[in-house]
Amino acid sequence: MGERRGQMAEQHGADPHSVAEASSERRPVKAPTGTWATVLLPIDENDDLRWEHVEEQLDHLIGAGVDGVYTGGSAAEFWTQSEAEVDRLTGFVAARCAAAGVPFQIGCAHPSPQIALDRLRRARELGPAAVQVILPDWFTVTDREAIVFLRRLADEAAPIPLVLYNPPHSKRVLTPAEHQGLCGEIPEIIGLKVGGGDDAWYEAMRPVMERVSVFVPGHHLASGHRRGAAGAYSNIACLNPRAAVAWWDSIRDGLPAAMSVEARLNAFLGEFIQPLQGEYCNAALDKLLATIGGWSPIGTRLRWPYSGVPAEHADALRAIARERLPDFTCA
Ligand SMILES: N[C@@H](CC=O)C(=O)O
Repeated sequence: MGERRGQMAEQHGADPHSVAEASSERRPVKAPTGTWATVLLPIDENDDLRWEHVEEQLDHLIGAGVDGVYTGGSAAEFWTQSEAEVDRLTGFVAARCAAAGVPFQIGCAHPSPQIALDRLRRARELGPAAVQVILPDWFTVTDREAIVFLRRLADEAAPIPLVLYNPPHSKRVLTPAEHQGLCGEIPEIIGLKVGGGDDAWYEAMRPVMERVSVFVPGHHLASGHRRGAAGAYSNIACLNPRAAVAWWDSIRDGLPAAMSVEARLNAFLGEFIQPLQGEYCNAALDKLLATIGGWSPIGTRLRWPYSGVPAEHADALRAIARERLPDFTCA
């Protein structure tokens, strides 16, 4: 496995320099950009979905002017959703977004490739801008298996393109060369949703970014966009969708203030949110951000067996955020 992993770029002739030169005009016209917002799962004490709060949340996201809305990310606890819930949620999001003219993507992620394929077949019928998929997540897939998997998904989704979601906690985290190889093999991939990295990572990702939209975490959007990232599936939109949109406008307009907003966001996250990472998963922290932002009654609960941050802790952090991030908190 060690030998087969990491060879995708060489195997498939993806020399970084030749791809960079050849691909500059290949980024698809409809490739996503900007600030995209997840639909979070508001749940009650029995772990049942509060549909009225989903509706309210979606109205708020659409009203905030986000560049797009998506379902089925980690923050949406995709692995906990029953197939009936997936269908009701995605049908609802598709109908509302289509009526409002807001692009939407549907997350078909699931650790089981069979369930993911089934979700993708149903998602296709809803006409999303793209479907988001992860690599199978129990046994690590080889390069060949990743291609076999994505080839089938691309064929079944056609003409809907794919976004590959490869966060740092994936079973297999792809290197820039591996992303390049996969995107070369599966041209239906129009976007990547990844954890980002340092200057060397952005440099290595350059040929990939010329070819597809690379989305990085929301709190790195200003510095990421400077180095070629196209947007974010944004945790900052969890905190406050309207403020995240305004921030993206300033990033896109190249305003120097955008970088100081990023510094303020990261100072707050570094001091108060990231230290919680040992105890809570990222989905819990995204729900915490939404509760701090206070723009919709989503709540901090996560579905069994994961822990959400206690509501009192969110209240305490909201008071701090009002001082440190007044532009990202509601009165
Ligand atoms: N990783 C997140 C991004 C939003 O916070 C997701 O679940 O999509």
